[in-house]
Amino acid sequence: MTKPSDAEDLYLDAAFDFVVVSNRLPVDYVVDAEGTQGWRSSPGGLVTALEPVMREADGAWVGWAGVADREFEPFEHDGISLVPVPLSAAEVEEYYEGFSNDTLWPLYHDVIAPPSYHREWWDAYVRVNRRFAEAAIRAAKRDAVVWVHDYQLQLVPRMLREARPDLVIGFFDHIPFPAYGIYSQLPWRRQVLDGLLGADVIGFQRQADAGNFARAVRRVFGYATRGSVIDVPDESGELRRVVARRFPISIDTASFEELAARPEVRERARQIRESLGNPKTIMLGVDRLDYTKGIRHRLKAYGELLREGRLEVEDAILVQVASPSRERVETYRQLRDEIELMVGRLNGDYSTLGHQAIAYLHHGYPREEMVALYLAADVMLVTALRDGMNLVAKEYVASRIDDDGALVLSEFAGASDELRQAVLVNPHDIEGLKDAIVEAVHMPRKEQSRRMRALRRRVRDNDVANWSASYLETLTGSGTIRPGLSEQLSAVIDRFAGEERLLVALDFDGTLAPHVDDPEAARAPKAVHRAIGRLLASDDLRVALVSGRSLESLRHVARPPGEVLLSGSHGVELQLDADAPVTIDLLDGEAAELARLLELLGGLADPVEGAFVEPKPAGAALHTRLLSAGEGAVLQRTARELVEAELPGLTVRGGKNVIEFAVRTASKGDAVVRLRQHTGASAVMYVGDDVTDEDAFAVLEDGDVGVKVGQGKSLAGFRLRSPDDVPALLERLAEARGARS
Ligand SMILES: O=P(O)(O)OC[C@H]1O[C@H](O[C@H]2O[C@H](CO)[C@@H](O)[C@H](O)[C@H]2O)[C@H](O)[C@@H](O)[C@@H]1O
Ligand SMILES: O=c1ccn([C@@H]2O[C@H](COP(=O)(O)OP(=O)(O)O)[C@@H](O)[C@H]2O)c(=O)[nH]1
Repeated sequence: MTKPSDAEDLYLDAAFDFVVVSNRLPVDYVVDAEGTQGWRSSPGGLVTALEPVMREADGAWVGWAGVADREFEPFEHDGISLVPVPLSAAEVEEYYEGFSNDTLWPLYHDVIAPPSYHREWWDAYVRVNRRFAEAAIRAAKRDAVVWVHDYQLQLVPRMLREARPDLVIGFFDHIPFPAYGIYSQLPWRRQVLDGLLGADVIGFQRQADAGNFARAVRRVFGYATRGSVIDVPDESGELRRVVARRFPISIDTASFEELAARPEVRERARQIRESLGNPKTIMLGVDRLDYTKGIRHRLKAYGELLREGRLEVEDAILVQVASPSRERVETYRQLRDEIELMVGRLNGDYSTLGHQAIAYLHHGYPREEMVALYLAADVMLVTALRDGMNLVAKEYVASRIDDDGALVLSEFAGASDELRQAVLVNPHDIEGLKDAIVEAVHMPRKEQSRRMRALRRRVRDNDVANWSASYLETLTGSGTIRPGLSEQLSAVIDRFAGEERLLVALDFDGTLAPHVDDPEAARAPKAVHRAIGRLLASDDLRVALVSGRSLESLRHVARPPGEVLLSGSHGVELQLDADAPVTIDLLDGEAAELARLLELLGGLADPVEGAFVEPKPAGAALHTRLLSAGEGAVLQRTARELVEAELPGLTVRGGKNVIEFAVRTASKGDAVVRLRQHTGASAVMYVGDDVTDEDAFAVLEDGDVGVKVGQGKSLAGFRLRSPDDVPALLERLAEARGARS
C-alpha cells in the first residue's frame, strides 16, 4: 500500500469529495442466452438502500460488477459514477463465496450454519480488501469522505487511514455483529477489529450490535470504551475517538408510497390476486434464498396449520418469492434442495386441483412487481432467524397506503426494534409462530389499520435519506439543521420522559444563553428560566448546569434556583448541595503552576487590545473573541506554545474563540459521571454546543440523549439549530414527564 509521503501523485486523478465503497455495485454485468451484454440491478438490501443516497450525492461508488475475470473502466449509470473493481475467478471463490459468505456470514449470523475457516480464503480477503482500498484512494480528493460498507470490506478503513490520513472514513455494518463468545472463534479476530477501528464512525443496525463490537474491542485490545466512544491509540500513543453506534437503515419510503398509488401497479396487484383464485388470504414471503431468512421454519409452521385444519387451502395461499443468491456456495445449494423438497411435499399433500397451497417463485423481481405483490398480500411473513435489518418488512409497510394488511415479524430481524406494532415472533418457537400467523390472518380490519398507521409513520419518519443524513452528520458534522425539534428528537424525548429517574444536564454559554462579547454579560432568556422551573417541578427529575466557567461566575450569570446542581471549571468544581461549601484545595505545586500560568497569559493578553484573561479556580482562559479570526488564531497558538514549553502537562482545551489551561485534569464528562452517580439517574440528557461538551456526550450510555446545539462534528445523536430552540426542548420534556405522572 502506498504511504502518504509517496502518494502525492495519487491525488492527481482523484476527483470525488464523497466515495462509497461496497462489495457490490448497484448493477451486475450480464450476458443473456443470445449473447446480448448489459447491466441488471444487483440483489439485496444494501443496494436498495444506497442507490437513492448516491443519486442525491455527487460521489463515486466503488464496487464489484458481479462477474469474474472482467475489467471495466469507470462509467456512469443512471446518473451515478461507478468505479468497478475487478475480481478473478479464484478471488470470487475465495474472497466472496469463501471468506465473506462461508466464514463471516454464518459466523456473524450466530452460526446458524457452521462457518468454514481457511487460511487461503483469509489471504484472498486481505488482497481484495487492499484492491478496494486502492480504488477508493484513487477516486478520493484530498480530505474527501469515504464511506465503506459491510462485512466483505472490514479491513479497508485501516488501509485507507494508513495511506491517506487526510480522509474522513466511515464504515457501516449491514449485518449483525455477534456476541464475543461467537466472534472469538474467528482466527483473524484481531486483524478484523483493527481494520474496522481505522474508521472515524462505525455504524451498526442495532444497539446490541454496537455493544457486541465494543465488548470485543475491550476483550481483544483492552481499549477504553465510554458509551458509544472507543479511545483508540495511534502509533505515537495519542488517542483517537472512534464512534460505534446504531444507525438503523431504511428505505426510500416516498418512492414505495408513490408506486403503491399508481393505477397500473394497483391493477397488477388485482391481477395477481385473480390469478391466485381470489382467495380470502394471501400470505407473502420475499427473501433471498438464504438460511438466515427462516424460510424452512415458515414452511413448517404453514404446513402444520394446514394439517391441523387451522388454515384451509381453499381460503389461504402462501406466495414465497425465493430470489437466487450465492448459488455456488454449498450451504446455499443444500438449502435450495431442502426448501424445494418441502414446497413439493406441502403442495403434494395439501393442494387440490383448484387450489394451490404454495406458489413458489425462484426469481428476482423488479421494484414495481415487488410493490404489486406487497399490495396483493394480506399478510407478510418475515421470519428471519437473524437479519441485520430486513428491508422487505419496511417496504411492505410503506406500500400499504390504505392502512390495511398485517406484518408478522421476527424479533431477530433488526427491523423489529422499530416496527413494534407488527405481530412479533420468535421463529424458533413453531407453536408461537403458528399462533402469530393465525392472529394475523384473522386480525380485524380496525386493528390492522391501527397498527399499520403507526408502522407507516415509523418508516416515514426514518427513511433512507434520514438514515444517511444522520450517519454523515455524525461523521462530518455538516448538514443543514432545521429550526425547532425534529420528529425524531420529539419521539426520543417522549421515550426518555418515561424513564424512572432523570438527570437533565445543560451547558450554559451557547446553549442556554447566546454567546456575547463580555462573558459576564451572558444571560439566559426568560423562556429558559420558565422551562427549568417546570422541569424542577417534575417528579424524579434533577437539573444540572455543567459549565466551563468557574462556579462563582456561573452562579452570577445563570442565577440558578437552589435545587439546580452545578459543575464549574470543566468538572473541577461541583456543587451537589446548595448549602455545602465548594473547595478544590489546590496542592502547593498546583497553586504555583496556576500563578505562573496567570503571569504568562497576562503577559500575552495585556498588550493586545480586545484579548483578556479569565482566571478560574484551577486554571485560566484566554479569550480572543474580540479579535479578528486570524489574530485570534495567532495569539492562541503563541499561548499554547509558551505554556506547553514552560508548564508542560497542563490540560489544554480549545473552545469557540477561547483557549483554556487547567492545572487539574477534569472534564465535563467527569462531571456528568459524578452527577449521574449522585442523582442515581436511570437516564441522562445532555445539551451542549462546544467542543468541551463532547467529553460529556462521550460518557452518555444507551438510553441517554445527547443534543448538540449548532453545527460541527459531534458525538451527540441529535441537533438543535441554536439556543433559541432550547426552551422548546425543555418544555417538551417537562410536558411529557408531566403526562407520564
Ligand atoms: O451481494 P450478495 O452476496 O448477493 O447479497 C446481497 C446483500 O445481502 C446483505 O444485505 C444486508 O443489508 C440489508 C440493508 O442494510 C439488510 O436489510 C439485510 O438485513 C442485510 O442482510 C448483505 O449485507 C449485503 O452486503 C449484500 O449485498
Ligand atoms: O425478487 C426480489 C427480491 C428482493 N428484492 C429486494 O431486495 C431487497 C432485500 O433486502 P433485505 O434487507 O430484506 O434482505 P437482504 O437480501 O439484503 O439480506 C429488498 O429491497 C427487496 O425489495 C427485489 O428487488 N426483488
